[in-house]
Amino acid sequence: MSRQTATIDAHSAARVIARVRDWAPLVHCLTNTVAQAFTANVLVALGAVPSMTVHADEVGALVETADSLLINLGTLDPERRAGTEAAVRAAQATGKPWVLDPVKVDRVATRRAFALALLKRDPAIVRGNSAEMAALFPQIAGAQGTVVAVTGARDSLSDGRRTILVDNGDPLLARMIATGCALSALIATCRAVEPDSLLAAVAATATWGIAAERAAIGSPGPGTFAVRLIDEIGEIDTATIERHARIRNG
Ligand SMILES: Nc1ncnc2c1ncn2[C@@H]1O[C@H](COP(=O)(O)OP(=O)(O)O)[C@@H](O)[C@H]1O
Ligand SMILES: Cc1ncsc1CCOP(=O)(O)O
Ligand SMILES: [Mg+2]
Repeated sequence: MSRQTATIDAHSAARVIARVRDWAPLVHCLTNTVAQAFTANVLVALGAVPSMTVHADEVGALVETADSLLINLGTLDPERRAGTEAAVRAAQATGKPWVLDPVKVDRVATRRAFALALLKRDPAIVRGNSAEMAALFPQIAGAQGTVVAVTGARDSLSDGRRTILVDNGDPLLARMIATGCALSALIATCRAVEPDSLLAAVAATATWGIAAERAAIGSPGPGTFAVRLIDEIGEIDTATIERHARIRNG
């Protein structure tokens, strides 16, 4: 069970991002082939140190020396399945927090079964869009200590006791690929420096949404937006987060 702070607001979210910049956490991302490079660039821009290896022979050592782990089920090939087993085993053995992104489990029955089995291994946070999270609902509802983050035009996050709504973002986020994958990696990054899983997830979600709002200004389309989004993540500071985060109790 994660430690819980009293307040989740723009100020506490901004403090989490400040800590990421100060600590430069090591975040291992076992993610899909589509999202890998974009995800790594977003994490570096914020100040984290990503590693992206998927092979089962190496991933355990990387997780053991990392501060947190992301498991993303997009492009779930045999190598990634084996890598996931090794990575989650290493995270559990060394007490490292890990985050699950159940990409497209609503579309592939075998992937859904794999995700349901992973949910029994105590992820700190699971984040997905509404269709993905609905496909996992029976198990998520009973998962003790796992924060559930459902994203879309509005984002809803809960630890079963507290529910938080985040209203930042821009529709351009839905017009390019891997914005959800990168957000899940940012959540893993924030969880590396913040033991309250709900606060970590809220801080990452609000920061991503604010960066998107700023990147969208003057962007002619999703291509320019994608590049500007990385720039905005690189520049975002605590004052900006405190001023622009729209975080409220649900
Ligand atoms: N219509 C929208 N308006 C604003 N933000 C959005 C919209 N749709 C998605 N987002 C944002 O895009 C990011 C990815 O969310 P989502 O599309 O739910 O995930 P995925 O890419 O995994 O399907 C989140 O930060 C979410 O808040
Ligand atoms: C298109 C696609 N296919 C397998 S993984 C992937 C990327 C999904 O990215 P996101 O869920 O962030 O849109
Ligand atoms: Mg996704």
